Amino acid sequence: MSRLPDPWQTGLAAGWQAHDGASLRQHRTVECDVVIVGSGAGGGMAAELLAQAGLKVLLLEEGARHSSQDFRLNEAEAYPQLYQECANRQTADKAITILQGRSVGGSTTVNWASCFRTPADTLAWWQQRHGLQALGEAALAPWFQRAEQRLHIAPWPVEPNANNAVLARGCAALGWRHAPIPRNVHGCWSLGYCGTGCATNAKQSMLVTTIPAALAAGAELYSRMRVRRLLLEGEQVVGVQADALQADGVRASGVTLTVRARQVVLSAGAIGTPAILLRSHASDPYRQLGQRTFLHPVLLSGGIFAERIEGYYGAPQSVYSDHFLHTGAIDGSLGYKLEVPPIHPLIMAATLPGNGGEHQRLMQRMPHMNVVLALLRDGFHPRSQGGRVRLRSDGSPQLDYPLGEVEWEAARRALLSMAELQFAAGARAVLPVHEDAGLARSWRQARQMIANLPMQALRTRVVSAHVMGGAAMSAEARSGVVDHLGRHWQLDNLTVIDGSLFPTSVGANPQLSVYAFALRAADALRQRMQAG
Ligand SMILES: Cc1cc2nc3c(=O)[nH]c(=O)nc-3n(C[C@H](O)[C@H](O)[C@H](O)COP(=O)(O)OP(=O)(O)OC[C@H]3O[C@@H](n4cnc5c(N)ncnc54)[C@H](O)[C@@H]3O)c2cc1C
Repeated sequence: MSRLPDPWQTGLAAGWQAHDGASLRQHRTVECDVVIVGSGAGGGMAAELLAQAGLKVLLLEEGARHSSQDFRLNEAEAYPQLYQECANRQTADKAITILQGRSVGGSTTVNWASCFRTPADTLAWWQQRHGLQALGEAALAPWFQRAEQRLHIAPWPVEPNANNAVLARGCAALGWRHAPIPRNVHGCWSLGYCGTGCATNAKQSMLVTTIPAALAAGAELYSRMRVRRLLLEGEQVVGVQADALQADGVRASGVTLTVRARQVVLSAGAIGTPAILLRSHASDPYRQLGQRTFLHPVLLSGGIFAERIEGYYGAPQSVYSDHFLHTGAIDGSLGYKLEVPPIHPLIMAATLPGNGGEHQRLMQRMPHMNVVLALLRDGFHPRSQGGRVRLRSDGSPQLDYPLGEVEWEAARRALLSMAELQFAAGARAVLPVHEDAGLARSWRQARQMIANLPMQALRTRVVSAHVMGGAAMSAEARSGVVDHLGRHWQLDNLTVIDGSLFPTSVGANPQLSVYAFALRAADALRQRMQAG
């Protein structure tokens, strides 16, 4: 156990109202002004703003409450404790592995601290193609500023680790644009284990910022409390019904919590929020719910270097390149953003291709391995429609995301760019993360190999940590689920405040977009409630 101060210990001792669903023994009914479902980027921001406005706020979170004293830089503990489906959530065809958080703080507890405002051309697209006129750059700037100040978002002043330095070196050698990544950290030790929960409380996740502030302002939190459905009286939402979970954090205990509230905020994340609406049989006359769920599908490329890279240490992401992000504007194809991921043994073992001795030899080279990733900018092409959230027979959500020609074409270009970059940065060999790929010893060899790789589901490895859409904002009821302030088009008293709002992918790591849109929507809700 860490000996560093844990703000949760102090807060709980001071009387924060934080209940564990697993210890609830009897059905309970409670009342509040606002119930917020989900405690990630959207829910955390909304909770602080609304609680500090004097409203009685209740925050319900499916995952358990873990804090810095529990975070031991250990993948085997962190994935079951802090991630949806033990970090093994997958699309229906199992072709895309999806990382999403599932604990107090949601995905912000485990994310890698990269922060970008919503790109200007994404906002312009939403204005022009989706009619969302209110979402101009100037109108949103104050909300971004407010989020940046609250979460200490600033350019990272430290030299990149060797993994990020490869990206900077390769871009510089090829004349590709690149820049440092701003991060939401305060006193970061550069341990490199953001994905297992920040042991030093430096990452400004919701776990150590807005949720403590909301509790200090009188909000109440229930963890291990899974919301099953909305309580509806006609088209009025009057609360939610939740199932307390057992100590395993998965199975319902049989005890329920009924919350009656003046307003309900859904912040259960893309996939989670559409699932609650689907389970509630919420009005969806234009069949928009769960549709157009985007992932920034990610392609990966391994580079073997003579020197040690040790991508498990240091700020995981500190350099990016948008050199290929905007190809869509030029030729209609999907663009991609280049970054690197942190490299930890469990996740690498599950991601690298091959098996047996071949896989073992690759893993032995991990200290010398750099990994580059390309995030495809999905949703900006008529044939890039994203995926659809459905319910399994037990009511749990599943995302069906078929990868088509337009994604595969971009995937091949991305694998080529990454291999070219790695060789330009001095790689001895490059391995496109694909079941049929081998180690290429030169850029020429890599180019030939990648040109011939079959671009197919389950052969090309595709992952994602950015889930967006599924309850999209729209200018009119027939083309979305909510308006530009997150208000549900058909149901009264219901606001969506999370990543499921976005009508396309963001085209940049989404957390700062979620924060800014959450502040904007929560503030509008506050004004409506205070006006009576
Ligand atoms: C490993 C990883 C790394 C990432 N790195 C970055 C990064 O560096 N930069 C960046 O910008 N973005 C990053 N992201 C993405 C970013 O964290 C998310 O886009 C953002 O947190 C989404 O906010 P949200 O509010 O939509 O959902 P989340 O933050 O995921 O929160 C949703 C919460 O709702 C809870 N929930 C779901 N269903 C229910 C239910 N039925 N009842 C009660 N609670 C429920 C979930 O358990 C979860 O805690 C990363 C994500 C991951 C997983």
